Amino acid sequence: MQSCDASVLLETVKGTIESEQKSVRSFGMRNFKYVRTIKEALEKECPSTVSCADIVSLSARDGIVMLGGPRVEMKTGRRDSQESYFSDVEKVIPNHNDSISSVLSMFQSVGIDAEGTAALLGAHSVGRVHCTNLVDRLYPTVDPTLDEDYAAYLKRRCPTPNPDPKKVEYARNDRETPMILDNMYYKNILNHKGLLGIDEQLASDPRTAPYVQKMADDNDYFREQFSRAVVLLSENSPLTGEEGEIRNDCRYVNTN
Ligand code: HEM
Ligand SMILES: [Ca+2]
Repeated sequence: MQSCDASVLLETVKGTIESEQKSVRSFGMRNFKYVRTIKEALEKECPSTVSCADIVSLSARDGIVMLGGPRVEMKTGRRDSQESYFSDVEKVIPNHNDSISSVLSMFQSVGIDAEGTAALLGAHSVGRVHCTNLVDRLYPTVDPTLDEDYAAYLKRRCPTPNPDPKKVEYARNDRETPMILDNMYYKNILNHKGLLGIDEQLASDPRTAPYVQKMADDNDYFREQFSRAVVLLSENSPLTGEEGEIRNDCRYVNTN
């Protein structure tokens, strides 16, 4: 299966590339302009050497540190795809209302076990979810697994059942420490204050609940497991050696 190869950065080119960014699963991804800034600086310093896939991976590494998460040691040397995999995105990227079973098997297929999957979802300790991804837990009736006060808060954030996906209407993943990548997520979901169905299921499913409890109790254990799983994710079947290419511009495959 294709993986960390920067295919998501490719823009639509009539007849050859249908951008993965146009998939509904890419909803919420933004600020690709920073990849461009980084790539331009690298090309000036050291042309045709650092792949867009390595830029994405190392940006994730540095983003984790900037949010107070662990420092994850990552390899480099990934190369860039020469195609987009638009139709695979919906097959392999979990949807907001997928079941825990399907999410566990998707991660299993790239070598990440239940413990690693539980740790990766701790990323929902930062950031936000747009109302369009939340309303099916609030309307027409409130998901009974949601904490009552929390549901009332979410309804205030998302007052209508049919929000305009383009509107900036959202709720924070973690109201306690919204900008810190910590184990607060696990404390929240144990209190039934997870935003997505998958967050609630992670806390209640017997295959993942023991890890959730342990991560809620022990931030160091969470950080160790999160690091381990991010490495697995970042090393999942990359293009190496002569495979793929080093793109000149992350938005387009090379023309020569
Ligand atoms: C396992 C299944 C997962 C599902 C179904 C899922 C789903 C979602 C959804 C629907 C959003 C909200 C997007 C929006 O409305 O703007 C979101 C946000 C987010 N997810 Fe996940 N996610 C999953 C796993 C992960 C993993 C493994 C990571 C990272 C290791 C991650 C990191 C994030 C972050 C950081 C945000 C906040 C983004 C922002 O603030 O714009 N998620 N996720
Ligand atoms: Ca947090």
